[in-house]
Amino acid sequence: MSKIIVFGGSGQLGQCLQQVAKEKNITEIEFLPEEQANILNPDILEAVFAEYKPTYCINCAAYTAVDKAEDEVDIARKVNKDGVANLSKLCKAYDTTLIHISTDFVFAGTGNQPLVETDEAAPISVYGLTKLEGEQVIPAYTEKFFILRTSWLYSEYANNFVKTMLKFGRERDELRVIWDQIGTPTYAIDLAGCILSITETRNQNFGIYHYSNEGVTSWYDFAKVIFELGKVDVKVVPVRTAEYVTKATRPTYSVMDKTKAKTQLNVEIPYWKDSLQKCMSRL
Ligand SMILES: NC(=O)C1=CN([C@@H]2O[C@H](COP(=O)(O)OP(=O)(O)OC[C@H]3O[C@@H](n4cnc5c(N)ncnc54)[C@H](OP(=O)(O)O)[C@@H]3O)[C@@H](O)[C@H]2O)C=CC1
Ligand SMILES: Cc1cn([C@H]2C[C@H](O)[C@@H](COP(=O)(O)OP(=O)(O)O[C@H]3O[C@@H](C)C(=O)[C@@H](O)[C@H]3O)O2)c(=O)[nH]c1=O
Repeated sequence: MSKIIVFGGSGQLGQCLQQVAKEKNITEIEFLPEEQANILNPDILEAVFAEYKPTYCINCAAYTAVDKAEDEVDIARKVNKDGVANLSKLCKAYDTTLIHISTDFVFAGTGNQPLVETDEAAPISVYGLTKLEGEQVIPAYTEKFFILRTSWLYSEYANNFVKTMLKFGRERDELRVIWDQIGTPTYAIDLAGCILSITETRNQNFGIYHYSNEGVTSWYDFAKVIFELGKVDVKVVPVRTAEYVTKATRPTYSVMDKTKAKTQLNVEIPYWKDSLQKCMSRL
């Protein structure tokens, strides 16, 4: 049986992986929280790899505070680039396959056609830039890797847009939500299923993949459906990006084409509203 280690094991995706591993009865898997395995500490990482000699290393650890990253470039880069380099070196040394998670925010988002894996990445935020640097450092050290770029992750765990909307929707009379940023939400449970199917099938089609749910929406439409399904009665005002000021700039259009994942990883991808319904029924 494959031995799997998961870094960032207590974050949103880490917790989803715990749930899906349990459902699939995958037991040879270790979830390592930051306190136990900081990816910036090479000595601890070496000890972890020496102990488990893993077949797979799943990296869910990341600096994900998009706005805060604009003021904390050094720490964002350390975690999203240097930490990934540390893991990549050890994956090579222990013949471990690395499954790393990246983001739609590596793209500028100025186009209007679904993005494929070979499209030019040109980040417009510190978070996006440091995540791209993390992607680029992997092949410098190891060949056996999967990089899964995903977008707009949500789940019943940790902090995410769905939970923020439900909280604000219950507390406030009115919310302003951006309607001119277009993308696709992803239920982190679905992504966790995709990741574990790579390990279960021992897929060897290494490389970069796009993985989100199916379909296309805006943050505004996403919010409207969240309130509809959650039966929350709140006024939602559609606003343009220019009217909702944030520290970091986000892509205007970051819909990803998932043809490669569907054909090379053999995964079936649920429609975003179906997955949202599933998540909401569990919240
Ligand atoms: N959330 C989203 O909308 C999206 C996320 N992604 C990517 O998906 C992946 C998973 O994201 P998600 O689970 O949502 O993010 P979370 O922020 O929920 O989880 C990230 C985890 O990484 C941990 N971490 C931070 N620094 C370190 C470190 N130095 N060593 C070890 N662990 C560390 C955090 O711990 P602590 O909380 O204690 O700091 C946290 O538990 C990330 O790579 C992210 O970039 C991609 C697209 C969308
Ligand atoms: C809370 C809120 C957000 N927004 C907008 C701001 C932003 O453009 C969008 C989402 O805001 P959030 O801050 O929740 O999410 P954000 O941190 O921008 O989400 C991103 O996280 C990183 C980690 C990723 O990799 C991306 O794929 C993406 O999911 O919604 C509103 O318009 N109204 C609101 O009340």
